[in-house]
Amino acid sequence: MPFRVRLKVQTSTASQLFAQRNWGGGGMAGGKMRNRREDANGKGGTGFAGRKKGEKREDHKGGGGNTEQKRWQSRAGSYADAKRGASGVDKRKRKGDHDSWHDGDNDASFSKPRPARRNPSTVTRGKFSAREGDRFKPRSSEEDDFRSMRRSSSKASGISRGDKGRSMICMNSQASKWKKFDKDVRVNRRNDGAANADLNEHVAGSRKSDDLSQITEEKPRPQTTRVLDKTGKKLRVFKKDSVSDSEEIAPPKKRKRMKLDPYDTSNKRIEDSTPKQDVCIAEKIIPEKSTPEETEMSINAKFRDIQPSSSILSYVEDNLLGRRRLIDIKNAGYNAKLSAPLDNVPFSTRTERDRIEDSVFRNKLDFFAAAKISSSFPPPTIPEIAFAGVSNVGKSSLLNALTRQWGIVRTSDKPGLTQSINFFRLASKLCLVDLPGYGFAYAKEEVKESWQELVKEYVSTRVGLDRVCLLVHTKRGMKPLDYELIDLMERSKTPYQIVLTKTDLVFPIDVARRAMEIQESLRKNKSVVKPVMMVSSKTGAGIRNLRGVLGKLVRFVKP
Ligand SMILES: Nc1nc2c(ncn2[C@@H]2O[C@H](COP(=O)(O)OP(=O)(O)OP(=O)(O)O)[C@@H](O)[C@H]2O)c(=O)[nH]1
Ligand SMILES: [Mg+2]
Repeated sequence: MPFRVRLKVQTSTASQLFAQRNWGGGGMAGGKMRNRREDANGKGGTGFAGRKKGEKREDHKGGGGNTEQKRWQSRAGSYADAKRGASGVDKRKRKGDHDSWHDGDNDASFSKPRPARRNPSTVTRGKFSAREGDRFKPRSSEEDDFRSMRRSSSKASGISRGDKGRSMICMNSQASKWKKFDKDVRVNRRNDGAANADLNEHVAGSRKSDDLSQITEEKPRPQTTRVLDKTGKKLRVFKKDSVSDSEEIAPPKKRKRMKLDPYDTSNKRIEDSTPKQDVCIAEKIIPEKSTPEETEMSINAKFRDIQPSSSILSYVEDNLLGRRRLIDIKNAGYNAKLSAPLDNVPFSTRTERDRIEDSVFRNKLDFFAAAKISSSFPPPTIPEIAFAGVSNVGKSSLLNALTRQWGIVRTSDKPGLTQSINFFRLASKLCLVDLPGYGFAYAKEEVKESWQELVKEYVSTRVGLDRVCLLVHTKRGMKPLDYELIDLMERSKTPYQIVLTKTDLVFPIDVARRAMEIQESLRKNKSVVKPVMMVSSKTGAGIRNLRGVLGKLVRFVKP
């Protein structure tokens, strides 16, 4: 890309120079010139109006410039040739070009002979007459343009901040561009000595004002390209070339990178958990802000490090908990067409527990009370099992799944649907209580606070509350508000049991890990009922086991 830009600039600049000065052939292509040269073999030059100047220059050179002009012939003199030959040259020299940005005066990097010089199609050494040299005078003057441009840039402020109003950035980048080209020229000229330098000074001096006008006219396109290129990849260039350049160019904005934690199973971006501070603008990144990321990563890494016990692992496998393929469910003998297929018994295994379970949970679920204040609670006549947890964790859905009566309890994917304590009766044997969720919900703050206070009051003061099923999202784990409620229940000695929900959203191993993690974290708690239950209201996995556990409460009900 840089090569293309440069080549284009050179070509267009040279064309414009030719056109402006009415040199013979006007905007004649270099290839054309070269053909003429080769054909005429010294007779040419008729097409160039600037011949007199060329002769004058020849005088300065004193014949020593022949070789140099031949070089120009193979390089700047022939644009078609340059396009064809220099493509190889520049590709091979690209590294050198980059180096040249750092070491402006070091010709060592250009010590290798350029392929263009070795090009057999160019005129051989020693056969180049002074007259031929005249024909290529425009190239030499163009070279001088480059030189004068470079001097202009090195003198810098006078021009870049001059009356013409050119910005220094553009000027310098343009000048640097020419500098590259000029450097190539100087490689060829290295051995030609002071005579060439004098000549160049002379010609450049005579055309300096023209060059400046050229610069102004040529400004827009190449300069913009160069600046963009440099900001993207070559920022180092500015360090040495000019301080003011780097000052004026805005620092490159880094792209916002999406960082994935390799240990995270939730497919969640690390940035999601942190506020907008993480936008990766270089100077905005400060150590403090990377801390939450690291914490997040370490949490996930810790989670991956959990080794579930073999009993939990086998429980997860036996109950087909976790994300399962439909074919696995079918192969296990379940009818995948039914809702909550894993809640169906694939073959007849009626045990005593099953019978108790049926007698309670297969009854009709009846809604009989709703309370928004504690005084509205119905009198505790039958054992109660309450379902608590953060909003949207699946409390209402679990009630439906347990009773296999879809639609009795309203559910929604929008957190905050249940806003009152709802009481349901199962055949006058058991009362199931659907509690409002806590945490984020689509409701006014004061409303949320009021129902959360109500939940706290219910779990800590309700008489006849046999168990609180504290539902925890398997993917997200326990939240601080969960621990708050646990503390409260510990203090009030309310028995509670953890139920992992939505297990179908994570891999079986992660279901086991989550269960293990929670079991470990609550090891010292006294009111917790073991084990941690795992369910999916969607697939029905673990629902029968939960029925069995909760059904035990019914057994001890006195008639
Ligand atoms: N994949 C999956 N989605 C579930 C499961 N259980 C519930 N959901 C979905 O989760 C969403 C919330 O379910 P709800 O039962 O309304 O949750 P809630 O805890 O009662 O919510 P609030 O009443 O707002 O506190 C619904 O869209 C359900 O379809 C489950 O086991 N697996
Ligand atoms: Mg609900």
